[in-house]
Order: sequence, then structure tokens, then C-alpha cells
Amino acid sequence: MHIPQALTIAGSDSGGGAGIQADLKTFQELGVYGMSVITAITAQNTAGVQGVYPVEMAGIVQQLHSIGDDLQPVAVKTGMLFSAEIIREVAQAVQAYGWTTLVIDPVMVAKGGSVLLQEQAVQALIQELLPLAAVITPNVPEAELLIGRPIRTLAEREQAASQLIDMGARAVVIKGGHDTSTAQAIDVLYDGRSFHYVEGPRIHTPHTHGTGCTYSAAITAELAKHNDLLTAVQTAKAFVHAAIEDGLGIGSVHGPTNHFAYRQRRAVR
Ligand SMILES: Nc1ncnc2c1ncn2[C@@H]1O[C@H](COP(=O)(O)OP(=O)(O)OP(=O)(O)O)[C@@H](O)[C@H]1O
Ligand SMILES: Cc1ncc(COP(=O)(O)O)c(N)n1
Repeated sequence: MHIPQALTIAGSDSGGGAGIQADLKTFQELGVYGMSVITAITAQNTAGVQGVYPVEMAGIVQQLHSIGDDLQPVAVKTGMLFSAEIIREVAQAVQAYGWTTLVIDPVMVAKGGSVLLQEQAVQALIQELLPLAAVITPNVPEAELLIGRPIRTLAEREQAASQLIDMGARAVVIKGGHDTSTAQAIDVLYDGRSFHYVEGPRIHTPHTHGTGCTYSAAITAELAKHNDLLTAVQTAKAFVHAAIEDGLGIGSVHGPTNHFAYRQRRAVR
């Protein structure tokens, strides 16, 4: 039996809605064997982040080698990387082990405002990791930080995507979750040749903790199955839409999404 395999390099969310936990749940739901390199432990719940504890560098480097020396993930994603030092080690491993199907979710701040990437690490992300991306998936505030100017309209989002390609990414998805001015949540995909708008109705709910992690993990899982990028993004959009729509009602503030929903919906069809 051949099972598609994927790796996530990200932070742990003790509350289980974002980070490594969201990634592994998403891989599993999409029929992909998941592996992980944990960069940081966060003490976190639906009310916010209570603490961030980076894993010591030797532990991160060893996790990368333990996987790279033995296992062969077809697709790899990065989430919370926290520091320039961690970014550098991850970039080295990605090159050394030939992890070319690399999905970068440039996680910077949690929805509650806690810093998940140090300010001084943004340049390392741009210079060392971004050029290795098969696809990078910033939300609008993250894309603004990466290109260094504001993005207000869809046309400006297209220009930003084009600039991120010039900066070295092979493809870009700028996500529309944060742009509440439109009734549709529109994600702009650009592969350097054509633009695709991957969209779905905006769901009015405060329970969107971990949507970005879940979405980029679903893209990674679909790429691990050797789907093309547009198909992978479309499936990921359907996965995250179902996950938001069928929220679990867990926790007291910004609840997690429902990672079961996509598979359950397909099972009853
Ligand atoms: N309220 C919503 N209704 C429908 N789709 C949404 C909603 N919020 C986000 N999405 C979708 O979820 C996916 C993730 O987008 P989002 O902009 O939330 O990422 P993000 O800000 O990086 O997430 P996170 O805050 O978890 O890091 C995208 O496909 C986006 O269109
Ligand atoms: C470990 C970790 N990684 C990523 C996020 C971003 O998710 P969100 O913006 O939904 O809080 C998070 N909160 N925690």
C-alpha cells in the first residue's frame, strides 16, 4: 500500500485548533500520513496565547535530521517558525533533503495579537525561505509586511502576488479571510502565469481559530497526493469552508474549526 506522506514544521497549540495539531488532523482527514517538527510550544486556548516556549535549537535540528535521514515526505509545510535562527536551519534542511514541494504559511501573529514570529526574523523569512516556496500563503496583513506596502483592493492583491513571485516564490495564495468588505472570502492564487480567484461565501462566526493553518495543511496534503496546485487550493478551500461552517462549539472565546466536517460531508453524499 502506498500512502502519501507530508511533514509540518510548526508550533504546537495546546488548545488543538491551530499549529501542529491542526496540521496533523488535516493531513489525517485527507488520507495523508503526517510527520512533524515542533519549533515552539505555545500554551494556548480559545481565549489566546498564554505563553511561547521555543524548542532549543539542537532539538529542532535533530528533528529535521531524524526525518530527513529516514523518511521521504512528498510535501512539506512551515507554520510558526518564531526566530531567524530557526528559519535558517529549516531553509538548510529543505535544501539538503530536496523538499521542493514546500508550502510556506508565513505565520506572524495569532488572531489575539501574540507574536509568533519575531520582528527581526521577517528579513530571514524573505531572504532564506521564501525563494524555496512552491507556494506561499500569506493573509493580507502578512503579505503587506512581506512586500512593505498596504494592500487595499483586489487589484493591489494581484500586484502583491506578482511581487512575491519576483521575490522568489514559485506561486502565491493571498487569503481573503481578513477582508470583511466582501460577501465572499476570496483567495487570490497566482502561479506567475495566471490568476485564479478561489472563493466561497463568508461565514459570520468568531470561531475561526486555526483557519490559516488548516488551509495550508490541506494544500500540502493535496500536493502530497500529486494533485496540481489549483486543484489542491480548491480542495483546501472546500475543506476549510466546511470546517468553519460546522464549528464545534469548543472553548469559551474563539473556538477551533471542525476538522471532521469535510470527510463527514463526503461520506453522507
Ligand atoms: N469567515 C470566513 N468565512 C469563510 N471563509 C473564511 C473565513 N475566514 C477565513 N476563511 C478562509 O479560510 C482560509 C484561511 O484564511 P485566513 O485569512 O483566515 O487565514 P489566516 O488569517 O492566515 O488564518 P489564521 O488567523 O488562522 O492564521 C482562506 O481560505 C479564507 O478564505
Ligand atoms: C502554534 C500556532 N501556530 C499558528 C497560529 C495561528 O493561528 P490563529 O491566527 O488562528 O491563532 C497559532 N495561533 N498558533
